[in-house]
Amino acid sequence: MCYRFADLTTACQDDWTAYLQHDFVRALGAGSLDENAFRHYLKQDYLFLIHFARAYALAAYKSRTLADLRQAHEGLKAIVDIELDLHVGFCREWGISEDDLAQLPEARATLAYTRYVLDTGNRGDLLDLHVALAPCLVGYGEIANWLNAQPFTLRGEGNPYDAWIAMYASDEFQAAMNAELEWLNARLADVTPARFAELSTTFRDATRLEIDFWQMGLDQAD
Ligand SMILES: Cc1ncc(C[n+]2csc(CCO)c2C)c(N)n1
Repeated sequence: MCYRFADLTTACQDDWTAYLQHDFVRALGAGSLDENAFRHYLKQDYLFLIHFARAYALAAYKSRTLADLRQAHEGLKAIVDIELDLHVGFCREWGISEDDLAQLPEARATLAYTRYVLDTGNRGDLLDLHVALAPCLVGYGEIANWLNAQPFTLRGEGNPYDAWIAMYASDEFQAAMNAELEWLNARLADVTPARFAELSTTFRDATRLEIDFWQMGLDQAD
């Protein structure tokens, strides 16, 4: 058996679809999302990104080849030097100051998801960690593509969330997503059925934690 990334999504199809097509995502596409729900999401996403950077550092530690070490290093640099700055700027445009960000209490959904990813990487190897990160990396790219194909999606100035869609639909982000898919497909090709079952559980858990993250945004839950 030669597994591929698509086998991971097929193994938890209902959860994967519930994540990609969540009400939060639909409302983003339609431009109808409650602005305070979006602000709450942005704030928690700042904390999420910091832990995500730690996960890249863990990926560096778990790397056994120079190529993997370089890939983790590039990911860590991108998130620390570029994406977090972009996120802080984005938050500022939505009226959230750096002071607000520095003092945020962490919501339970953020805590659960980020620590799950870090624990999975700690317990397992680099593939376990990448699979735990895949719903985040691949999911957001697929969400942007799905939104672009929906008739209810409003693109351009009429949608206050257009910049968010544009970011994940961008060629640059789609290329990063495709590089990750290639990496995963190469590693999944030679795993045993028992190992695949283990990885599917991780993928499903992380996907369900992404669903909880959207729901946390909608409910403005702490
Ligand atoms: C809850 C949550 N899940 C996924 C992403 C998307 N994301 C975060 S870091 C990263 C990779 C580096 O570009 C990607 C795709 C998010 N922002 N928030």
